[in-house]
Parts: sequence; C-alpha cells; structure tokens
Amino acid sequence: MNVSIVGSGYVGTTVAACLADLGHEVVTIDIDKDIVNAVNDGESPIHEPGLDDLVAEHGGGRLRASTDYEDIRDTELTMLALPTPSNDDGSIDLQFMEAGAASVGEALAGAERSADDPHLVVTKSTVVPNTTKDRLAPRIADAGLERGTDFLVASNPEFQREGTAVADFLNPDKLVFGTDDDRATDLLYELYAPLREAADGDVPVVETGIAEAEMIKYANNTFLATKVSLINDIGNICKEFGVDAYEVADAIGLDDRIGEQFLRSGVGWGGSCFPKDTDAIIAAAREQGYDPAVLSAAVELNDAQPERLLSLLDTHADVSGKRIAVLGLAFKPGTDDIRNTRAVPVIEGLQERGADIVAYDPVATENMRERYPDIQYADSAATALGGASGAVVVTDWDEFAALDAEFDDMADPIVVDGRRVIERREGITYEGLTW
Ligand SMILES: NC(=O)c1ccc[n+]([C@@H]2O[C@H](COP(=O)([O-])OP(=O)(O)OC[C@H]3O[C@@H](n4cnc5c(N)ncnc54)[C@H](O)[C@@H]3O)[C@@H](O)[C@H]2O)c1
Ligand SMILES: O=c1ccn([C@@H]2O[C@H](COP(=O)(O)OP(=O)(O)O[C@H]3O[C@H](CO)[C@@H](O)[C@H](O)[C@H]3O)[C@@H](O)[C@H]2O)c(=O)[nH]1
Repeated sequence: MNVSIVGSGYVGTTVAACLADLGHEVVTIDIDKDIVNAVNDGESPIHEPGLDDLVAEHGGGRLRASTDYEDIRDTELTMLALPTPSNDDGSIDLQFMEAGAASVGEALAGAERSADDPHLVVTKSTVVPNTTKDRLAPRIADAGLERGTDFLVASNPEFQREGTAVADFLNPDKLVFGTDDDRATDLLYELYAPLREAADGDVPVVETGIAEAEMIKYANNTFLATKVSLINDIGNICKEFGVDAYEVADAIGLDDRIGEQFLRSGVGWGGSCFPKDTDAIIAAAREQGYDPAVLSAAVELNDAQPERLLSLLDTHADVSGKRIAVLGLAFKPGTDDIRNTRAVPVIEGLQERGADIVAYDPVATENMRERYPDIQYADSAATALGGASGAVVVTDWDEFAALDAEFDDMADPIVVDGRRVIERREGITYEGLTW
C-alpha cells in the first residue's frame, strides 16, 4: 500500500519504518526539516533501539520523508501521529492535530480522486473520545471535502513503549480498529495484513467504534499508571511495617487476575504518555460532569513519591551544602527521553534543600543539561559517587546494579534507592523506598 504519516517523531518514525520494512511504500510529513533530511539520509531522528537499522535500510527508499503535505495525495491512507500535549489545566491541547487535519484536507482537496475511493485519515495520536469525529473530521472537511465521499476517518491508537517501540509495534498484544465505515475497516486490515502474517503469534483485532477506540487508549494507559500507583501505595505501607514490597508484589503477581507486570514500586511513573494522558482524561471527564476519584488519587500519589524519597534521605543527612549524586535522569531505562521524568522533582527537591547536585545518566545527560545547565553532570556513576555525601537512584538502568566498590569512594555512603536496583550490602547505609 501507499501510506502517509503526518508527524515523524517517536511514533510516526517508528510506525513508518516498520511499515516500510513490512513492504509498504511510506512517506512521513513533518514540519521539521532536520527530521525530514535525517530520514531521507537513512538516519533515525530519535534514540530508539532497532530503529537505526530500519531507517538505514529503508530511508530514502521505501521510506521517504517530506515537508510537503501534497505528497499524501499519492497515498491511500494518512495516519496522524502528531503531538497531543497538555494545556496548563491538564486538558488535551489539540492545536497540532487540528492544524495537521486542516493541512491534510487542503492537500486532498487539490487531488483528483474518484468518489468510490475516499482517502482514509487515521488518528494514531492519543486523543480524548470524539476528537476524531467532532474536532478533526470537520477540519479536513473545511477544505470543501465531504466525509464519507471524499474521505473517511478512523482511530487506530498505538500502544508501543519507548525503549522497545519497534518490537512492540511489530508484535502487538492487540490492534484496535475504530471505524464507522466498512471501507475504513477493510483498509486497516489491508495495512496490517503483512504485520499480522509476520508477527510471532496471533494478533487479535478489536473492531469497535471510533470513540471507543480513542477511549481504549486512555483506559489502557490509566489502568497501568494506576496499577503502579496502587503498588506504590501498598509499597509505602510495606515500608512503614518494615515489609519488603517486592516480595509482596512477586507473590500477588502469581495471581493471574493481578498479573506480574507493572508491580515495580518506587519513585513513580513519568514519561511522555502516562502523566499527560491521565491528566487529559481526568480533565475531559470533569468537563462532562464526572470527577474520576481513583485516577485523581493515582496522580496525587505519584506526585508525592519523589518527596518521600527525599524525606528518607533527610532521615540520614542534612544535605544542605553537601554533594549529592543523582543516578538516572531518563524517565525509564532504554531511552534518552526526560519528559516528565521523576528526576525533575527529585532535582528540584534537592535544590530546595541546598544540595550540591552531581547527576549521571548513561544517555539522557545532554537532554537534562539543556533543562538544568547549572547542576554538575558526571560522565560515569563512579565519578558522580566519588566524594558524595549521599546518592539517590531515580532510573533503573542495569549498570547501576553492578556498582560496588564505587560506594567506597563516597564521603558518606548513604544510598536511597527509588527503583530497587542496588543490593543492600556491608559498608553502605541503604534505604529502599518501599522495602
Ligand atoms: N511516544 C510514545 O511512545 C507514544 C506511544 C503511543 C502513543 N503516543 C502518542 O502519539 C502521539 C505522538 O507522540 P510522539 O511521542 O511521537 O510525538 P513527537 O513530539 O515525538 O512527534 C511529533 C512530530 O510531529 C511534528 N509536527 C508538529 N506539528 C506538525 C504539523 N503541523 N505537521 C507536520 N508535522 C508536525 C513534530 O515536528 C514532531 O516531529 C501523541 O498523541 C502521543 O500521546 C506516543
Ligand atoms: O512496574 C512499573 C512499570 C513502570 N513504571 C514506570 O512507569 C513509567 C512508564 O513506563 P512504560 O509504560 O514502560 O513506558 P512508556 O514508554 O511511557 O509506555 C507507556 O505509554 C505509551 C504511550 O502512550 C504506551 O503506548 C505504552 O503502552 C505505555 O506502557 C516509567 O516512568 C516507569 O519507570 C514503574 O514505576 N513501575
């Protein structure tokens, strides 16, 4: 198939490269010339394991990028993979989606199409229920097009995680096709046919309505975020009793109804999705007159975990004027993404306490330096720990688990672990956040 993807960021580039690898002809449209040039030169514009190879193989060939929306005219369907950030009140900001939809409409309006061959516009981005129908379809139609005749709309949310995005896209737990027209459903089946054939096992397809598909994405993300907040709540109770929350989690995870994943308690959830999506669906629900109590509590608890981590440090040392190591800056291991990382409230809490911060991350240092140019950055965990009067662990990078003799070089070996990566050992004062 000929496919276009508007927005060549984390999702757009990953989906485009994977679809090209599966045999489709794909063009991504982005307003950022550097991204467009990178893709055409076979270079991945983002840090994502496995993506470099795919873009190197297909970039400039079956995978092209362009700044020109008119390139979507030669394609059968267009996916919108544009940002959906938060407004100040947490509600979804649809300005990029509406601008993209309007540009798609203008490009399609200038194309020659037969009435029995409408272009399918698919919402890949995460949007609150009814956005595609009420906010995006009208922007496309503004160019003088008629929905159902000139174009169709659908929702096909994406469940890939950063750090494992390529593998997640190619082997999804499910595909969700939100449509209200059989022609749209057929096109989505055609698009995903090579993926379903190549996938490791059966890939179930959920055929549903457009708004249901949009809501499934929020239900998925908020369920997982709340699961982590719940295990953090339980973990905080465990800490009060001197009980190991990880032994408790391992045991309850054996119950199929609970499941073993997303039971790692600690300093909380961050990233480009959980925080903004939870805020967006809470704001959307409130606009409808419903206040989601459990989701609000999940956010509140998540916001409090970094301060709990620092309070534990306070019980061992007054950090004012002391060198404190922050190990891990990315919101999770495997990525250089610092969007909504828990490292930010930890750094700000340490700054409020007057600590002299030295931070280390294997790949996210440069991104954090742009945000906090005034703190010190070390080029290794060993350098960060050397002479420090305390250390906090924020990201569960594997390399932190191997640290050992490095603690001997601390001025005062106090380690407060927010991710359970460091083993308790002789010679250090160790506090786990929930164990
Ligand atoms: N990042 C993830 O892992 C992930 C996973 C699932 C779903 N999502 C959702 O997918 C959507 C996109 O997220 P992302 O992380 O890929 O965003 P991103 O910021 O990485 O990428 C968006 C891209 O859109 C481009 N852009 C902005 N305005 C444009 C316009 N008018 N026309 C063309 N291009 C334009 C930007 O230059 C950027 O390259 C969001 O709704 C997000 O919630 C993200
Ligand atoms: O047991 C756990 C699991 C995760 N986390 C934290 O939760 C956050 C999110 O982690 P993860 O879900 O692995 O990463 P994302 O890349 O943000 O992926 C989520 O957000 C994406 C964007 O919507 C979705 O597509 C994915 O399905 C969804 O898992 C990170 O800060 C993790 O440290 C924990 O604290 N404990």
